[in-house]
Amino acid sequence: MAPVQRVTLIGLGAIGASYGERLLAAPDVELRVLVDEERKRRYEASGIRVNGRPVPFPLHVPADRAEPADLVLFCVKYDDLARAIEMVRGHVGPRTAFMSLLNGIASEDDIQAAFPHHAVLHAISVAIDAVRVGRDISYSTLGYISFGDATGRHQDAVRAVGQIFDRAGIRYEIPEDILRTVWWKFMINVGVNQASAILRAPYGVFQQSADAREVMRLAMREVVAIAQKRGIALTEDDVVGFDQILCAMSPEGKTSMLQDVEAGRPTEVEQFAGKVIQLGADLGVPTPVNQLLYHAIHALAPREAVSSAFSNV
Ligand SMILES: NC(=O)C1=CN([C@@H]2O[C@H](COP(=O)(O)OP(=O)(O)OC[C@H]3O[C@@H](n4cnc5c(N)ncnc54)[C@H](OP(=O)(O)O)[C@@H]3O)[C@@H](O)[C@H]2O)C=CC1
Ligand SMILES: CC(C)(CO)C(=O)C(=O)O
Repeated sequence: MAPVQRVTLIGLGAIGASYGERLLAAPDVELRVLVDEERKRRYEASGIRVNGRPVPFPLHVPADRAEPADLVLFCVKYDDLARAIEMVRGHVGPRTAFMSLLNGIASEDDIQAAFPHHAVLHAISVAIDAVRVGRDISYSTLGYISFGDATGRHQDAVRAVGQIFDRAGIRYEIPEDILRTVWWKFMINVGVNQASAILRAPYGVFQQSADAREVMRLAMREVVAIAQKRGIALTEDDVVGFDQILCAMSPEGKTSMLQDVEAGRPTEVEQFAGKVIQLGADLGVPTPVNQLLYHAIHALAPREAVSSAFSNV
């Protein structure tokens, strides 16, 4: 794959704007942020700030003519992925590679199904503490992106993306077994995102309270049991080892799921507890902790949604 120059990013939220700002400032990178007409109007009216500074993100709508992207970077929430995939088709050429920074274990398969002949790299972002309030995004650490090619056929794309991250000053690692890494992150999200949502707890609470950490770990252990059944080598050491990352997070920082709950937005619970329950049922692994979290988090949905669901019973 030739050097990555044209990057199309879709999803200018906590994650997308934080990494997008770096890509925009990088030498020899042409960043295009793809939005629909409604978002374009809204973003132009409000502006977008990262750590308090206005950032002039170049906004493109699908109707604009665009040269094919070398890399498409998805940064939306899972519920918006199908629409984002359709919107991005006009930016895809024969050599476009894809990367998704979504949490969960499903987005790469969805992208690959939509673009079966393209390189779809697996990726996770680790230890970033980005928070979004409206169009204000702030972070104290960008952490790092762990990415790789699960097929063994796209090492050239891995190298090209590494080079663009070098130019943008985005820290990254390329682990030997990216699928294990993706499952490790899934384990973390199932634990800390969901526990933080029901406890309404920023990272500081988990740093101080062994009880909060235990709520998180009980949920993580169900992922470990499922992963082991699928031949993915997660262990109790991974559960306990997360403490080291947790300790380095800003005490006021919040998981993306807690941010969603506080902002009254839909959560990604179907991608976390929902997925664990489904996989547990398929593989004969009990998942009582995630069943409880699933219902508790759904009960946190905006009140109108809960009462209308109740009136439909
Ligand atoms: N926040 C965090 O610290 C972390 C988040 N993640 C994961 O990253 C993913 C994104 O999370 P996060 O950044 O927090 O989410 P946000 O809600 O902050 O950002 C997602 C953005 O996508 C935009 N969007 C949705 N649909 C479209 C569309 N069709 N076209 C263009 N833009 C669209 C939304 O726009 P609008 O606001 O205008 O509706 C929103 O701003 C999730 O899977 C999350 O789990 C991973 C690691 C850490
Ligand atoms: C790991 C964590 C909790 C922060 O990077 C995350 O992925 C999220 O907030 O969704």
